[in-house]
Amino acid sequence: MERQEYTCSLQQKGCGGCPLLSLPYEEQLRKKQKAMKKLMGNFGKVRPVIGMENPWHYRNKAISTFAEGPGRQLISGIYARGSHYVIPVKTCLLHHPALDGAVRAVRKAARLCKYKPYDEDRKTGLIRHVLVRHSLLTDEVLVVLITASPILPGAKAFVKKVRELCPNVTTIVQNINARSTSAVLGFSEKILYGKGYIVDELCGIRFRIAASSFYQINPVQTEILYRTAIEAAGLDGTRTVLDAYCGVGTIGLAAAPHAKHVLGVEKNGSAVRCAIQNAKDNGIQNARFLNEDATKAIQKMAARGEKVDVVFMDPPRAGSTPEFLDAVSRMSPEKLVYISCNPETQKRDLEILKKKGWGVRMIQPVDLFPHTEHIENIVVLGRKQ
Ligand SMILES: C[S@@+](CC[C@H](N)C(=O)[O-])C[C@H]1O[C@@H](n2cnc3c(N)ncnc32)[C@H](O)[C@@H]1O
Repeated sequence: MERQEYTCSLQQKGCGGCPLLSLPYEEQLRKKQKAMKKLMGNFGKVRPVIGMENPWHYRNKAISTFAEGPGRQLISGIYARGSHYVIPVKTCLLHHPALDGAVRAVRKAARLCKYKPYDEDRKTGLIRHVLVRHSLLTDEVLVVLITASPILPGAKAFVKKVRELCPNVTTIVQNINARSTSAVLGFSEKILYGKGYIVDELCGIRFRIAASSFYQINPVQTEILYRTAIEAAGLDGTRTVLDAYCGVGTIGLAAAPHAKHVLGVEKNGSAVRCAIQNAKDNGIQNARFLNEDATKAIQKMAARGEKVDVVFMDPPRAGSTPEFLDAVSRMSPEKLVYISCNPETQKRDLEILKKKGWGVRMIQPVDLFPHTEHIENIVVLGRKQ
């Protein structure tokens, strides 16, 4: 049920996280529908956006940045729009409450350990951000403490305190990011406690989620997204599937029970290792994963004359590449299911595909990001007769 509350004190302090918050949710959906029709209408009918039944506290991931507050006390929160000023955040209307509880525990433990916040301008201090991820399946939380240098004094006491204050934190990872960058995570990490990952479930398949692996932030709507995309692919157990830009294998593994064989391609090595493990954990034997750039991998497949029946592609916000789109067209699958979190770049890629003889069969937006301007979109393409 929708809650009759359209204001947030954080927004008044400069948080830019929910630009649509002042609109009732039904109106947000109408606005997104109109924008999608304007953007995609030339390709065909845009189906009604699939909205969320309860569009609050849907996020399974949060990032909180450390700073010095009044009285030089350690605080954490979100950067105000366009600045390095940190607005303290205690609770957020989008976060699952378990995330706010875990961040609160980390903040308290960090204060007790006398950790200094990293200062972006002066390049002093130790702790930069905390990233937390929650599993709806198990209620477990993964904590990732991002530090500017590898030495974390009193790490054992820190872990003990966080666990004491928030027992559903089942694993704690230290990620080291010494670079001058807006990217949150650095390249090296140490597990301070637990297994280094949590387990969640989507479409009946269990997934390991580690610190750096891509995992959709709205699990309720992601199930709807994947089920809609897989159903639209019309898999009947005899088709071979390519899952390009596969992350930890979510779409491919959810499709595997309906396919003859699945090949996932992903350039992030740790996500591929998770995907392989996810297949094993779920007893899925008809899926394999390749750690390679998607464009290079598909170009090689096309050059070898390999064929697949259905291609799922779910590239990052920048979209795919002309070379990928050319190679996928040469492979001539029956169906191409293009999932995107950035319909603008998706549209650019659809124009290319159209010139290569593809026709749009379905356009289905799914609202994965209530109260924001963002939307996820599924486009199903087939070869023109
Ligand atoms: C939008 S995510 C989709 C992941 C997955 N399909 C899901 O739903 O969880 C995009 C994925 O593409 C990967 N990626 C980015 N550029 C890539 C490239 N050039 N080749 C292969 N994978 C890439 C990212 O690491 C990320 O896992």
